Amino acid sequence: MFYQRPTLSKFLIEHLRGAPSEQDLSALLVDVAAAVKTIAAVVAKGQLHFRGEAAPDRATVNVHGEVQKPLDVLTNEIVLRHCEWGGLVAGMVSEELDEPYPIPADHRRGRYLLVFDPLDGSSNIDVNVSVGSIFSVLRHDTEAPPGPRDYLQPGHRQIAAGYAIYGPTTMLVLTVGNGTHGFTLDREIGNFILTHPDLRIPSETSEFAINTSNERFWEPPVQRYVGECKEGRSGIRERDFNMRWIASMVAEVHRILMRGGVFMYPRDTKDPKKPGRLRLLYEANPMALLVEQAGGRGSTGRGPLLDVQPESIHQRIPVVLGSHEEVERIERYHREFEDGTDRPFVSPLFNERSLFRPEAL
Ligand SMILES: O=P(O)(O)OC[C@H]1O[C@](O)(COP(=O)(O)O)[C@@H](O)[C@@H]1O
Repeated sequence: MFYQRPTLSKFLIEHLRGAPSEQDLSALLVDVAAAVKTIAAVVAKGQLHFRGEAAPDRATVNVHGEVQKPLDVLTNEIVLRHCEWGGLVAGMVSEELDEPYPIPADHRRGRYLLVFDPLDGSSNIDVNVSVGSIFSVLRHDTEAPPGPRDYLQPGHRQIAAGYAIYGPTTMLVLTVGNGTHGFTLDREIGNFILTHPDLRIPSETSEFAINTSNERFWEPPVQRYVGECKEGRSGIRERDFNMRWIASMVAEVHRILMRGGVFMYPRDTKDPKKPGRLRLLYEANPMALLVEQAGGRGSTGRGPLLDVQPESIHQRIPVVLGSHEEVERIERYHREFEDGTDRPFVSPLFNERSLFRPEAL
């Protein structure tokens, strides 16, 4: 019976019972879940929410120079308002804000830092494709208000991470360090119900996700991996692969958690100063923790994502996530490329081994 399945609150109480120092974490995650329910309602209304006001008239530009849609701004406000009041967080970093958000002086400060992307994949909103919110929780164990440097903690120091996906159903997928668990929003009773306990990613896969329009800018190890997948059963992988690209990282990672696969947003050699598109603190790290807690692997292509020491709050990073053996293979291809022992892959695009070796940059 559905009522025998735990709600999110019951799950958190049970899973954090042995960690008295983290009792506030349950309360914070319940606040995050309340923000997610509000965002789910707003996203589901779409343009109805704006009573016919044309989105482009109200679009602004965020810290990254990207167009902020009204929903980006609104969902950012929703997370801030739900999480600032409870005395649980010491500060917040959002994709939509240039600087960390300080807790207002009339609110108590807590011991956690919340970093989040309130509406990932928001360019998909106009075409009614799944979008999501991503968040990560770090510790802040001092009384002093946090400065930007306090947020620069490697991903393995996250004490909780998760995402919400606003699709045909709204789901919250969460880890507090003991597995990755999926909850489905039951709109009739207003609760998240544990529907996908202990998700496990198959270690091998025959599905990959990458934006192939950037193929000419990928580094050779990525060209080699994808090239070999595309060769199918007549190539060295001896099996056919399938490709998916939704352009919504949350939806992509959700698919991988459900049935395996690899997601890549690799380094782009057209601009060596821009190491990838996705943000380390509030996109790559939480997703890497969720994937690793489900038995997968999160990598930059060259090593574990969760070991990267962040240098700035909005830092970008190359991302390779998913089935363990496939991610390890991609890391091996990077090593072999760097020590010159890689198998030449002749790209049908260029009909030569590669245009991009680091020394050419
Ligand atoms: O448009 P591209 O290059 O395919 O990029 C898609 C990627 O950008 C993202 O949408 C992130 O971009 P936003 O931060 O603008 O939402 C990811 O969710 C997705 O994987």
